[in-house]
Amino acid sequence: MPAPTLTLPVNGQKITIKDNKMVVPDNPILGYIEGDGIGPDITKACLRVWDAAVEKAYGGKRKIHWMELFMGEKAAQMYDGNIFPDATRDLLKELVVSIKGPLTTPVGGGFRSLNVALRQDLDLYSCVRPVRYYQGVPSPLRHPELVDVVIFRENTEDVYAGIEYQSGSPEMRKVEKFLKEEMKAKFFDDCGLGIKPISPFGSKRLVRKAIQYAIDNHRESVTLVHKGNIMKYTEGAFRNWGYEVAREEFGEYTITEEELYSKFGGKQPEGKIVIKDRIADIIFQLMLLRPDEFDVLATMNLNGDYLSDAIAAEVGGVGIAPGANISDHVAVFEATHGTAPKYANLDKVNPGSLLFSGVMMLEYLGWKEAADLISLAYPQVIEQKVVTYDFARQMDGAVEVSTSGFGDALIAQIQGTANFEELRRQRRQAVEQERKEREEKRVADPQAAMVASGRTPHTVGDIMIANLISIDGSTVVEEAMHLMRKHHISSLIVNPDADGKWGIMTQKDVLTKIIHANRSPASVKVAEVTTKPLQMVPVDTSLHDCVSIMTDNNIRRVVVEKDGAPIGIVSDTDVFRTVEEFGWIPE
Ligand SMILES: NC(=O)C1=CN([C@@H]2O[C@H](COP(=O)(O)OP(=O)(O)OC[C@H]3O[C@@H](n4cnc5c(N)ncnc54)[C@H](OP(=O)(O)O)[C@@H]3O)[C@@H](O)[C@H]2O)C=CC1
Ligand SMILES: O=C(O)CCC(=O)C(=O)O
Ligand SMILES: [Mg+2]
Repeated sequence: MPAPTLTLPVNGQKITIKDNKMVVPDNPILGYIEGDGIGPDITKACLRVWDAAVEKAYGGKRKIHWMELFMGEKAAQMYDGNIFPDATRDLLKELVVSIKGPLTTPVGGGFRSLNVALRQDLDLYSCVRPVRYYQGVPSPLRHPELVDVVIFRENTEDVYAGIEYQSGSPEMRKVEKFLKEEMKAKFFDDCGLGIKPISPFGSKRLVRKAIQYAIDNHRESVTLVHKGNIMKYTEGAFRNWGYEVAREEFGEYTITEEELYSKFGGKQPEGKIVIKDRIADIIFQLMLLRPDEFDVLATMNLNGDYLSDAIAAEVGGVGIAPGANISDHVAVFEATHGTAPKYANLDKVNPGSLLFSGVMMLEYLGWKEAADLISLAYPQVIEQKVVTYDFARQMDGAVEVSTSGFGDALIAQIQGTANFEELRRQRRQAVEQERKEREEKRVADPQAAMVASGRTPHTVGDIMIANLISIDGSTVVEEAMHLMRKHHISSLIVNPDADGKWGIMTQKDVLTKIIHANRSPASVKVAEVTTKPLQMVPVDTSLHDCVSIMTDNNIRRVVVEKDGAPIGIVSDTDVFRTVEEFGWIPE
């Protein structure tokens, strides 16, 4: 069969790149690939929904001009067995933005993954997979609404690079000989061998994209996920390069998690993103038990693949797990799930994953109004319990509909949406409120936050209470006592005197120097009963050294300083509690 001639839709215009920015016309030509298995069913339903949202949002002023491209089984039929024709590859680049259905990959042999080939050929180096909860979707979690993360998965290297040698093959024998004889590596005979390349270039550009996303979207943190304790020079290096990018390229916008506690007492400074890291196995537990601790996750290829399906399961499953493969500009959006072959052509599965991949695509175009229309209409349909089979089997009283039936219900909801701006406002407000509550918890009890985050405290900065209250020495003691009672604290920091010396006035000072001395607190100035100079310890003082200072000076609390100014307080009770909770590792 001769290869088909593909023609661009006549009324559409191509997206262009100018000064390193995408220029999106009101009538862009976007590519779509139906894909294999369930691909055609979900694609048909989603195209109608996206078009309806664009029409409702812009009243005809904007319109997508779709162009079908071919990969996988459909391409093989049209291009004489070629499953990834050059014409498709070229057009995906030329059109800049496209969306695709899933493509089949045989297991244990046969051709290599087309999905991986596409990502590598077009250098779509970041796989972006947001996972958030929509009200009404069935979930195995008690609080699925706490899940709101965006996974940035490196998309071009790691064990997906395809550098693999089959057991017994001549290539494998060559590599085996090199590793055993020259590198003195020890492993069983006849191993299949795979190479895991992780480069500074690949790691850094992925983390750079994740941090930039966090900045642009006002997210709170970026967590580097790695198994660097075991694979030190690949996964451990990914972590180190990640911190390096944050420090060297985004120093103005980022702080580390260590600094969040040691310098800022858990209070996230305005406009700063926290960079942290977690080992890959524990992140699976943490994402189940404390998902609200995480925001943007930067991962290598394999960890991100596993993690994206696992987290999707927390908010309804892979039926609602969108994604995108993005280079600097060229982007191919796609669902996280595969071809689910047993459901092919049954008009049965959930179109949610591809649908929300399209929502991401609309956002990528800058068509936020159309994107929000879908995101806001979706939970309203789910609330009516109108769902596909996968949600229906987890819900009581569900009205099970087909793929296309769900598309119809969503379109009706979009077309009927009247209070759109109010819904957007409510969503923004809810996100802001959650953020505030998290911060209040961190500041009030940094130790609890530490436990929750899976970190172990080592320094006074890690456990200090950061909201110090200070007072002038010229204030009368009576007033100071009211202040202490009001804030439930047993000491006040006394502002520097004429010699620049800070002091502290404690409950014990009041008891011994005022009450025991039979003086009236109303007629004595704070300066008269202040202990000076204030015993301050630097923020990075170890807990061991802190206790030595307390013991040597016979004091029960120390004030923590940074750059000569007090920033927090640590009492012997805080140290006791820390050791009781975390145990003690002798220095
Ligand atoms: N990017 C891509 O194109 C991807 C392609 N693949 C390829 O897809 C093929 C099949 O892979 P497989 O491991 O079975 O994974 P799939 O994701 O295709 O399917 C696994 C199961 O997930 C559920 N599921 C998947 N999609 C939906 C949906 N839209 N709505 C509701 N439920 C859904 C179904 O669960 P249940 O049976 O419980 O109903 C299905 O049986 C393989 O060839 C694989 O390589 C896999 C992942 C990504
Ligand atoms: O390429 C494939 O067949 C599977 C890819 C995959 O699982 C993914 O990208 O999440
Ligand atoms: Mg996968």
